Amino acid sequence: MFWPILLLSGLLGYLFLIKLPKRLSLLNKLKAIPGPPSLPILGNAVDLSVHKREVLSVIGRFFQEYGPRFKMFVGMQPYVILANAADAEKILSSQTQIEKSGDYDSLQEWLGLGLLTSKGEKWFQRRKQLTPAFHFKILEDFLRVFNEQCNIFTKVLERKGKLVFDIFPVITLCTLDIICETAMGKSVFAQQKSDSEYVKAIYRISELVQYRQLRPWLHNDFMWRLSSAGKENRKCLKILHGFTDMVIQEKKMERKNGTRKSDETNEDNFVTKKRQAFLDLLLDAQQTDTTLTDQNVREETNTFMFEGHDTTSAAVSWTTFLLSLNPEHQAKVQQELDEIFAGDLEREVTMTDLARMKYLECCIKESLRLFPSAPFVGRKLNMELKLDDGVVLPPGITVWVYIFFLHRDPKVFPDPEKFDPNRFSQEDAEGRNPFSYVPFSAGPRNCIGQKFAMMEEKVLLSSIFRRFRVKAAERLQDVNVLCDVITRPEMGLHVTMKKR
Ligand code: HEM
Repeated sequence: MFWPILLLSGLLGYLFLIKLPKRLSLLNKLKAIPGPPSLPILGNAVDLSVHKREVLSVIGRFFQEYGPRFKMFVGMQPYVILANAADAEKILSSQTQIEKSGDYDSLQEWLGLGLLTSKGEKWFQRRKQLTPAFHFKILEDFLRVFNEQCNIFTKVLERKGKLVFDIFPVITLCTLDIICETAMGKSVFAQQKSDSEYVKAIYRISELVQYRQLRPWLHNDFMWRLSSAGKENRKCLKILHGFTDMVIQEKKMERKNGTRKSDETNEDNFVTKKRQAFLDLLLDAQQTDTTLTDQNVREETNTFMFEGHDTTSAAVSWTTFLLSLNPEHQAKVQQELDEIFAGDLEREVTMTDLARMKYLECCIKESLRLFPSAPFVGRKLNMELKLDDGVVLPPGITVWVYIFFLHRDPKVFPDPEKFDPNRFSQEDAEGRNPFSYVPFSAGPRNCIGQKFAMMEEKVLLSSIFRRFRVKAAERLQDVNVLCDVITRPEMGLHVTMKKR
């Protein structure tokens, strides 16, 4: 009995003598910012302990009641949530406020401190090192992978016949195949055998990350380790890290033995340049930079695996669904594609074709406005931040730029719920504050993969709409949207496809 009492008194002492005064002091500093009333220790946990499909409407209600900047507490941690361009610019363009918030901690077991989660000098050096990996020439090389995987993808779609099906998982398997090839140079054949151990582990770990994020009592490492979800997470990590390590070792061995092929021969016996995966570029960098350890290479490879497939799959799925609900815009996309490909269904997509897909690009942008793959980005303030109207945000608080709501500001996007790709025509977009539309975030920590993503989306979407007329099998108002790690539909997005 002695130990539990001691532990409980220690915990209460910590809460009342250290945490509570700190919370009161921050509350005082945040008094200029409105927000829902909160309880002393639980904060707004009661408001937020709703089913995950309700979280978005709770946050939306707070924005309606308190305006585009409000405060709330998650337990003892103060949050300021923003959905206006001026505040978004202040935080995102800052060269100093670049530390990610605690919300990203649950990704660290998988991604370590890679580009997405790291901070300070480590992040700065790595960003400099990885930026050339997204050079135009390298992306051009990846076009072959996009086309190859799309060929398999369209066969999968053809096999659906007249069936109503959920497009989300089908698209995810394709983007998973693409990212495995481009990040690691390894085929996992996810589209052909979605029951592979690696594919299943990737799916499951994304769910477990969200599961932990929504349960504050599992944020503590000790509690997480004890939980059954934590144990399952460890099993997934073993598979995922084991796979990446194996690929790294294989590649290193090829280099050591001089068996690394720099060229490959295609079916017509032409020698073509072997494409480099991101991993090859990292291993190249390792030869000159001795601080880049195998552990670092693994972190970055896993970061690309995570950031580079779920985000694009959500974007392609939402765009397909929104076009299936809006036949007039779908017809315009198809007209554009017919002009580019002159009705040829087999020809592969080239860089020139991509540049000509202007209307499709407007549709992708409008879909990312309504359903940005990353619903919010979070920062932990490491120093004071003064906003344009003189309000000062103190260090130690968490700030979320809630992209989902920022993109629905009726002053910037009139009739915000309407799908209207013309908002992104050159004339309509001119003069708009660039921070009112940030699906790839903005400033120093923006998405390093945005050009890659746009190319991939265009290749996938053009391969769908060149060949099929897509019809929605459900209404948008019946789709529950979940804003957790990515913006996803709770029960999928159902459509039918008919050959054109
Ligand atoms: C539609 C597709 C995508 C969207 C909407 C998207 C969006 C974003 C956003 C909003 C961020 C900032 C995250 C934050 O601050 O919390 C980000 C960061 C990042 N993204 Fe993307 N992303 C996409 C595709 C990709 C792809 C294809 C890759 C890699 C191949 C990638 C790699 C990264 C990395 C490494 C970061 C961290 C950058 C840093 O902190 O320096 N993303 N992305």
